[in-house]
Amino acid sequence: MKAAIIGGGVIGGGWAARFLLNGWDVAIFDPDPQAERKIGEVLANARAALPQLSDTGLPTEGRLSFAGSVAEAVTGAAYIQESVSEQLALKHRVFAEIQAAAPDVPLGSSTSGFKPSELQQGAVTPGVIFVAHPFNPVYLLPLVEIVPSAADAQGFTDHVLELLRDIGMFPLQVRKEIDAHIGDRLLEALWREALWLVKDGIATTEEIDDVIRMSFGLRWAQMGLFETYRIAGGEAGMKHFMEQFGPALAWPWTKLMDVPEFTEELVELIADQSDAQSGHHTIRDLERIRDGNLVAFLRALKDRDWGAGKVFNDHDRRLAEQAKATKTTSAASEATKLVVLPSWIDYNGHMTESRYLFAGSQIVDAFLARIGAGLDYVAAGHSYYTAETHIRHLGEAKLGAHLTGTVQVLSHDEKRLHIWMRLTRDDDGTEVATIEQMLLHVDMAAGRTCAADTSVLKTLDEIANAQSDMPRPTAAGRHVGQGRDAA
Ligand SMILES: NC(=O)C1=CN([C@@H]2O[C@H](COP(=O)(O)OP(=O)(O)OC[C@H]3O[C@@H](n4cnc5c(N)ncnc54)[C@H](O)[C@@H]3O)[C@@H](O)[C@H]2O)C=CC1
Ligand SMILES: C[N+](C)(C)CC(=O)CC(=O)[O-]
Repeated sequence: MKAAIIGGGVIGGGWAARFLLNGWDVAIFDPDPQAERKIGEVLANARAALPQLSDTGLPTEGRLSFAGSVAEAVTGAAYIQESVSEQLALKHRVFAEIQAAAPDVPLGSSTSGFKPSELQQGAVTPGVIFVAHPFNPVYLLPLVEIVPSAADAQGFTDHVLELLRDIGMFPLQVRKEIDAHIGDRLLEALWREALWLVKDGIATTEEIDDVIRMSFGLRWAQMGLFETYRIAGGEAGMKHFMEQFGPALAWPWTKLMDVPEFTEELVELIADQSDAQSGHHTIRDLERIRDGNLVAFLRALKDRDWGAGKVFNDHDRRLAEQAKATKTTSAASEATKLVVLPSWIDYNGHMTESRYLFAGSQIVDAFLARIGAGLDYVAAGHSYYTAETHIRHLGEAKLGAHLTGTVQVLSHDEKRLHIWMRLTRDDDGTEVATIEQMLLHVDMAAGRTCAADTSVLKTLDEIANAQSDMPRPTAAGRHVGQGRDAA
């Protein structure tokens, strides 16, 4: 499926990464000559972070293309996400261009503040335009606020919600349109107070950040506001909490709706303090630090199947179901598909050696099922046991890599099965390992070898015949320590 991303800045780049890493093809249009470089850098960060949160393996990455026009980007797209700068007139112009080429395709806007009824003004097909407001980094944070206008059909909204869940997001349908939706209303209140605190010389930017990250920021990340305050009410609960702290809202703690004037002096003050606090890092470095911390938090929440962690587990479950649904086709073919998961990675940053053997078992199990010696056969009392294995480690496989395992039958008789497995990387076809194995057919109750069923042997004969013109691997039978030229 194809998604079109119109506007490839901070947010458009994040959307592109989320769709691509979830298997969608993505076409981007952005007139900025630097867009391709910037998106490449965001994508590199996303590729390093998102696969660390998948315990089933993400789908094969989609294809990325840069279009020369809006029309080219949106043609053939099943979903369009607009992420141009936050100016209503610009968004209207862009919607007109999009809908001249793709009038009926769902068109989400990343707008932080505009209402859908404002976005839809003058549109050719207003009903397909809605707010899909994400949070930065879009490829890691699950929330996307979906704000349809009152006129939108719920069936259409349901389709959009489902589509966004499929790329691992947590789409929250906002009940009524409102300026700045829900998340930014809350963030603006905090941002306003923080600006006052800096302007009035009460705190520096760093001190404010310390207050948040050493206290309530940690609470919010896992329980939000109301659940946290319920606990703060003690055994007496939420009512008691409100009675105790409600009156404080009327005390002069906050500047309420007053916004400090953005004078040059205030902007300089904040920019200087921010430079002193974080100027020794590049933006990409800061993004990597942020992503690493987010991945660590999210993994902890995943282990507890809680909050945002549960969204990642739900996504794993969805992907596992989809993989099961497509397995029927792969069982019939000779290839076994594998994805390198976070738990497979060692201190060298690549697939650890024990996982090569594990990959071999997966490939063999699929092969045995294919020749009729799968779990039903085992349940009836017979099985193939591994007698000897020789693994050659030929290439690296990194986190998230998609691998294909194939089997070549070297020889077989009634009791013995000698096979040669190849493990290759899907991205460039590199052979990462060969696994040579001798298996013996056993009567499990008797604990000794015996002849395999005739139907199994017949299928093995057919496969061996079909493979008869495959050259025997020169490294078959190679022993450890043998010189390279012997392979
Ligand atoms: N930066 C943030 O934290 C968040 C921003 N948003 C929203 O996302 C949208 C984009 O914001 P950012 O990515 O931060 O801005 P940005 O300035 O990083 O990116 C905007 C991009 O739009 C491109 N653009 C301008 N005119 C265009 C046109 N006619 N066609 C295609 N591309 C065009 C620009 O070249 C630029 O690359 C805004 O609506 C903003 O409110 C939403 C959530 C968070
Ligand atoms: C600053 N902002 C209003 C653009 C922020 C957002 O819209 C959401 C976010 O990622 O914080």
